[in-house]
Amino acid sequence: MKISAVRVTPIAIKDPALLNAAGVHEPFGLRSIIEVVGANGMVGLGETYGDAPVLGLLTRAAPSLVGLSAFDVNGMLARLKALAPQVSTGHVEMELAPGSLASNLVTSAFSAFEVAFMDLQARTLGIPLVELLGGAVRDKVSYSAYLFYKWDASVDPEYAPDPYGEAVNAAQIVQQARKMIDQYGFESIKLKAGVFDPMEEADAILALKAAFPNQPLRIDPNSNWSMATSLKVADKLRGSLEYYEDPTPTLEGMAELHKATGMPLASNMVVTNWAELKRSIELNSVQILLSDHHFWGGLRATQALAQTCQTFGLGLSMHSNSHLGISLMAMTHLAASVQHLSYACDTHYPWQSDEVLVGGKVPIVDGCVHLTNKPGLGVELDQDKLTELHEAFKVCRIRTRNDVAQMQRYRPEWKQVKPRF
Ligand SMILES: O=C([O-])C(=O)C[C@H](O)[C@@H](O)C(=O)[O-]
Ligand SMILES: [Mg+2]
Repeated sequence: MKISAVRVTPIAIKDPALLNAAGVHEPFGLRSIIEVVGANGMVGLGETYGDAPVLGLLTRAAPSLVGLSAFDVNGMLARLKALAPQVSTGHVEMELAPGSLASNLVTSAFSAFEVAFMDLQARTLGIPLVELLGGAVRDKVSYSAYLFYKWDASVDPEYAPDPYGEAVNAAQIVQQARKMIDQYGFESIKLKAGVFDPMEEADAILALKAAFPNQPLRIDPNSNWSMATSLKVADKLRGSLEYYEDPTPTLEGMAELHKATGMPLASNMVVTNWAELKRSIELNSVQILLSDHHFWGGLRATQALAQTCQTFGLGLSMHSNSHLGISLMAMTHLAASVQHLSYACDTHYPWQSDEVLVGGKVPIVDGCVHLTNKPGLGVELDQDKLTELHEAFKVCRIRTRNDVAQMQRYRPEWKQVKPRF
């Protein structure tokens, strides 16, 4: 079944003033929406980063994929590899997390097209995408409440008002958790840290523990803490965390911290590719890998990653960046197919008020996204919404995510320092 057209549409989605180690989220996040049209008239969907380097390759690649079989993902990879040198050396300085860079443009582009190809394959066969991944081992996937320190939208008219308001202290973080859990039923909680004094952030975890004694907790300062600070926080939070995510930079630093504390360390920053995974296993740096199909090479590569984690006795969970429902459903089909998934996955989805899907946002019930029997990813693109969000992209000043520059608008002296505390 041949591909007759491939469309890549960049969109800008509203994002609140969420704080992190680098600075603050810009008022818009960028995503690329991919439509792969089959000769049978069916359309496979994909979603990934909309930052200039990825968008550049996706846009150049799109016409070259026409005529391929929708089942020929190896052919698709070959065509991407052939194109990459025209765009750059194939490498890209694109921030995945504050201070963590995606290093392979082709892998990111492949990941996005693979989802759309597989969505089209599954729609053509009339089966849910998860069946192409070996079938579902669970019918729903758990996500965690992803809490952020944040400013209220009133900080700058560029931000759209959001229902959560300000969160700059422990009491407001607990309030944010309560609101998010009341609405979505999340059963575990992650706090994005690396923003304020680390001891205050540790106190916020203790406040969450008191308020939600049955919910497992995680803290993630995006490698913004020195070894000494990471050790101090570990002492304070011993027994309160299900895992300690990216406290300190480098594979060597994480290995030293694990050796000193025995605490399970998770990462989406020091292990972002296979070479880093190999080194992490040698050093015992990371005990829980936070996978992400957007930069690990797609759905099947992430299944292979899960198998590798199982083989080497590593836990597995899932990382996210700001995203919409196509990505959420790709994450859900993937996670549903992986036996070795030990934790609730991360998602930024509650922070996003925009959506490109018919019927609006994908429901999260009791902290879970449910699979359905619908073919493919089980969601349809709303063309009017796509046009609207593409118009927002056209007038948006942002072309590549830069949380540091956004913070400098409010604090001109701000610099990215690693680690800051
Ligand atoms: O777990 C993580 O490191 C992330 O979710 C990375 C993101 O970039 C997050 O820090 C953010 O959106 O500010
Ligand atoms: Mg992280």
